[in-house]
Amino acid sequence: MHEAEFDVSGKTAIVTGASQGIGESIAKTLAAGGADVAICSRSMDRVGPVAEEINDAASTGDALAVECNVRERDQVQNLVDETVDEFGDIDVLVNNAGGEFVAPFEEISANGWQTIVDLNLNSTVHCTQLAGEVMREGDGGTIINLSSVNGQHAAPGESHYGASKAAIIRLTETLAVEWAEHDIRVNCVAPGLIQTPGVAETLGIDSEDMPPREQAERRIGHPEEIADVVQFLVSPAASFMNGETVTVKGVPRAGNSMSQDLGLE
Ligand SMILES: CCCCCCC/C=C/C(=O)SCCNC(=O)CCNC(=O)[C@H](O)C(C)(C)COP(=O)(O)OP(=O)(O)OC[C@H]1O[C@@H](n2cnc3c(N)ncnc32)[C@H](O)[C@@H]1OP(=O)(O)O
Ligand SMILES: NC(=O)C1=CN([C@@H]2O[C@H](COP(=O)(O)OP(=O)(O)OC[C@H]3O[C@@H](n4cnc5c(N)ncnc54)[C@H](OP(=O)(O)O)[C@@H]3O)[C@@H](O)[C@H]2O)C=CC1
Repeated sequence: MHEAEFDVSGKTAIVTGASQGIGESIAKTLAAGGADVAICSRSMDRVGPVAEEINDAASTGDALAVECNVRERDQVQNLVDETVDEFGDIDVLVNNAGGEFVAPFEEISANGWQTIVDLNLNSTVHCTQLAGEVMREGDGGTIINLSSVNGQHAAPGESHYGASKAAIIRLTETLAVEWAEHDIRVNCVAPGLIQTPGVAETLGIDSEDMPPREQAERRIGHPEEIADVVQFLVSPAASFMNGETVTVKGVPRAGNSMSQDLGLE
């Protein structure tokens, strides 16, 4: 008999942008599975309590909170160094920190464009190069990048965000090829609309009564529905997956369903 291998215990994972939303859920899920997690955000006041909650829970891995703006390469180097000092190695990197504002292309200033590309794409480059160095010098590892369905399909008001998230998909594919010789798998998750504080702030969507995960009908997603897929991709169960982008968006519909739902097209 073959038993599926979803175990992540004993691994050390960095999860960026873990003070709330999808990143917080990924960190808690991996820790509940027995992984040690180094979690960051731009504010210790925001990410510290998430680490405390993990450390206070019974039978989880340990958590280390680090203040780090992933747009700043020297701060990312500090995140990597603190993680290695605390846990000895890095097995997993989850490039989750990201964000956007919605604006027509012609209204995005040079600085506005740079801000979103730095936040989504260049931060992923910094974290992947610096944590990847530790993985390549060690026993390899696995990297999960957060793209978006808007990196796969066009959506009005999302030119900067879509371009940065599309680039992450191609970066994932390229690194999977380049770093296979170092036993590093690189995969990507492209979420549909997920209820998080960031979505509430940016898009004004706030579901007080979230439909349950059992509901197959069209609905907004729970952060845990992304975290569970990330745990699968990190685990040995996904050992033959490399360079893939897994779309996680509930029931499919033709066109860019999210922007239709939001009345943007
Ligand atoms: C079709 C829709 C489908 C829905 C898709 C849903 C996909 C979900 C995607 C997500 O990522 S959800 C989670 C998102 N979370 C967030 O986005 C967090 C909220 N946003 C922010 O915190 C900030 O907006 C930011 C993106 C992090 C930028 O903040 P920062 O403080 O670094 O930048 P600023 O100094 O404020 O601005 C820099 C630059 O950008 C211009 N800008 C900012 N907002 C807008 C705007 N709404 N419209 C046009 N331009 C904007 C700002 O003016 C600055 O440029 P300059 O003025 O200096 O030229
Ligand atoms: N929610 C959705 O519908 C979708 C989300 N995604 C992607 O999933 C990821 C998570 O999204 P979501 O949970 O909704 O986002 P949220 O805005 O709710 O959370 C973002 C997290 O990232 C942190 N963060 C933001 N900027 C930085 C930075 N420069 N350095 C370090 N940390 C930072 C924030 O912490 P702090 O403010 O404390 O620094 C926070 O913990 C993003 O990459 C997003 O693009 C993709 C598709 C859909």
